[in-house]
Amino acid sequence: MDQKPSLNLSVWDADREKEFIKISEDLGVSDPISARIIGEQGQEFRLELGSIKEEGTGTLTGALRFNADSSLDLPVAGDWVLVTKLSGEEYLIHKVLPRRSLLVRKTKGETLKPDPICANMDRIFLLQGLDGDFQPRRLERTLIQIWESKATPVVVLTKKDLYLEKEEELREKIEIVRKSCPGVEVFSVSNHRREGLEELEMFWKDGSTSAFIGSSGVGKSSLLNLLIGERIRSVNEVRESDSKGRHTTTNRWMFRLDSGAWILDTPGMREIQLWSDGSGLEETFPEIFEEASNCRFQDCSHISEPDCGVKLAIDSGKISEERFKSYLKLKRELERTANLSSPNSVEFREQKAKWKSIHKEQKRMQQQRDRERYR
Ligand SMILES: Nc1nc2c(ncn2[C@@H]2O[C@H](COP(=O)(O)OP(=O)(O)OP(=O)(O)O)[C@@H](O)[C@H]2O)c(=O)[nH]1
Ligand SMILES: [Zn+2]
Repeated sequence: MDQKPSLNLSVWDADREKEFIKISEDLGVSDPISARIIGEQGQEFRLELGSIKEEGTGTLTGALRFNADSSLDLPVAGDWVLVTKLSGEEYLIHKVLPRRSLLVRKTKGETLKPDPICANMDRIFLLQGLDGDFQPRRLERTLIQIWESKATPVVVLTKKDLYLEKEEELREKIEIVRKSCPGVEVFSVSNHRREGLEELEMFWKDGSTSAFIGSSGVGKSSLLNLLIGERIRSVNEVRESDSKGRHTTTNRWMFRLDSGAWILDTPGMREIQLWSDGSGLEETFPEIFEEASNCRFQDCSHISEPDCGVKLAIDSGKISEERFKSYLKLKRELERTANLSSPNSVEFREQKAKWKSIHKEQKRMQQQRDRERYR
């Protein structure tokens, strides 16, 4: 069968059910319920209860909070969790189920601590404005992190209405971005003129879960408003009033479209601090890794070695000089963080290794599912 398997990093399926049963048994809790984190505000989480599709509010059990090795063990938007009912619509969150994708950045500052942003996203839409926000080099940095998350990146350039009289310039800019994101689909939209939205619609038809990320003011909320057909602000007000009228600043909310797809709106982040072991470099700079196979030395740094395939490709124009510079800069930054001589760098390697082995197992299970499905 040539039909591609649909994305299923987000959905509740038989494997999640199995994991859920296993974790329930391990924890020994009675009446466990599965739920998804659809909103975060401070210590409180908004939940959608798996089986009944109702919403509730969740707080962490003391055990989950105190036994957490790092913030990676605590829930984030998109997570599937095991909860028990307290009373009314209040629930206790006992455990985060294994994740199939996880977007993480490094917390600001010199320490190497992870700051998870969202989990179990099928796609992550990276929005960049065609106004003063425009900076293709910054996309490469975030793409490293998205590729490592295991979600599929999609780039959306916003505010194309600013180029109504300058179509040639617009085309050039889009072309520059395409070259900075090989293997990634690139779209351009105008929220003000409602242009370019139809091309994106295919992404919300499959009941998938996506996140919008990008600088503040790039137009994430405006685009979401168009997609859900109502003002997000008013949606938040409704939600705040049904969580007992408490007025807190909302951090991250997921919104359900009519098609059943979920979209997570995140607060603006201009530049993502890398929490990466460099594995996303290859997907972000595929042309460099491809040419590196022609280098004489396997560990060639493509700087001063003889018979360097990458240098040859730069000389012949096959690899752009700019892209190569950007690659080197990001690689050096990654090497610096990985070498930070703090206990955190040990923690970093451990956490990364843990996440990788979980993902390997997920991938194996996925392949098995696909084999069974398409047999
Ligand atoms: N010209 C133009 N302006 C837009 C477009 N989309 C949004 N804007 C404007 O950009 C500003 C920010 O839009 P938002 O949708 O609030 O941006 P955001 O990404 O949600 O910002 P944060 O919530 O701060 O992360 C507003 O003044 C919008 O009117 C667009 O397509 N074209
Ligand atoms: Zn080389």
